[in-house]
Amino acid sequence: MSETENMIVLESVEKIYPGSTSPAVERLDMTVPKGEIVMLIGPSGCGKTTTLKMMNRLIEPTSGRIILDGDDVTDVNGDQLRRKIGYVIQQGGLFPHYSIADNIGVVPKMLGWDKNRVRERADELLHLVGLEPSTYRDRYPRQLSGGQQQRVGVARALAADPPVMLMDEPFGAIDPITRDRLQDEFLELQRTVGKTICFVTHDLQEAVKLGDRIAVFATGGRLAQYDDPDTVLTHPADEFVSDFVGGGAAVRRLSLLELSRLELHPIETEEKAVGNRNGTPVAEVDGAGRPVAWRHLPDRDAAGTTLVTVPLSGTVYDAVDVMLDGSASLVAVVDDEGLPKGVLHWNDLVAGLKTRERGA
Ligand SMILES: Nc1ncnc2c1ncn2[C@@H]1O[C@H](COP(=O)(O)OP(=O)(O)OP(=O)(O)O)[C@@H](O)[C@H]1O
Repeated sequence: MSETENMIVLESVEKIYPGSTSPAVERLDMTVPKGEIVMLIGPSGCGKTTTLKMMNRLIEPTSGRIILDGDDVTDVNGDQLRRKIGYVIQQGGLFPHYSIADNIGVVPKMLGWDKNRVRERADELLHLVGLEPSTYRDRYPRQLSGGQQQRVGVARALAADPPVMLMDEPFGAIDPITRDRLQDEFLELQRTVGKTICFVTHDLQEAVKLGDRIAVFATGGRLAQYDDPDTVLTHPADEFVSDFVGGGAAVRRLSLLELSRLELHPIETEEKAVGNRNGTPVAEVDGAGRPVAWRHLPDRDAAGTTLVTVPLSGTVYDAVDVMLDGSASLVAVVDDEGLPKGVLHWNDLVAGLKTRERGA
């Protein structure tokens, strides 16, 4: 592997389909850093799939250059290129007459791996995506649920351990509950495999949940904005993105913002708080140091205020949920051991949430 930081670079890539006068994708410049998940989103027909398929040259660009891990792959053999790039479509796009193991083994076989190695790899991957190999390896796709087929699709794309995965609405045809679970599993899997992933979706919530970055395409194949999810929601680049993101963006942002990224207000525990009962809330703690009740609140009756807690690993949305549920106007934020790290007030939501740098 070369030492570039970017896995995929598109340079002025354009696609004009035969017989069409206007581009499906218009002079696109886009860089995908290694190990990141980039979500491609936008209204129907704006060129998301065309862009994705140009990355593995299932669709040939009309002009422009495609750089993969530092190498210009615009003109290399497309079949060979695609062996280095995993590809997942709705419900996995499995071959119906191949067993699950044979579906997963397609690319390894093409690469000339021996039978045993292909079989071992299929079992290893089934295990990785949460399907028991002895139960599933000899089944056929129709004998699996949509969610299971989807997992096999991901396993197949990972078979030859490609550095890049392209995913075209992989969870599109799946019910919302299974979809949510598959998204969580997908993020967990990505923590293990660390691939560079481009992922087409119609669902803004999905883009925000999964993406390190979001590419918002506008009608006519124009890249309207390419930013991290928080920036897309809070600072839409233009009117198109603003309309696309739509109402409710401020609320959606709450489910994005991790409490660990906020400047929280200080909290004291009762032993430490002697003589300091002015501006800082003081909590009574149990034997392990975990807050159990309010002892002193600067601006209200501590005894009449329920102490509710939320983990630091949660989001502002979780904190709001806990406050509403407990009819509390503030929440104690606690770490993995339940020890207090700070306080978030209801008023902070209105006054503006102050964030700090990641890891600071
Ligand atoms: N093979 C083709 N020949 C001609 N035009 C095409 C072809 N494939 C796509 N197009 C056109 O190119 C444009 C972009 O299509 P594309 O499938 O990339 O959009 P998309 O954003 O993925 O859409 P959707 O969200 O509906 O899947 C559309 O106007 C489409 O009609």
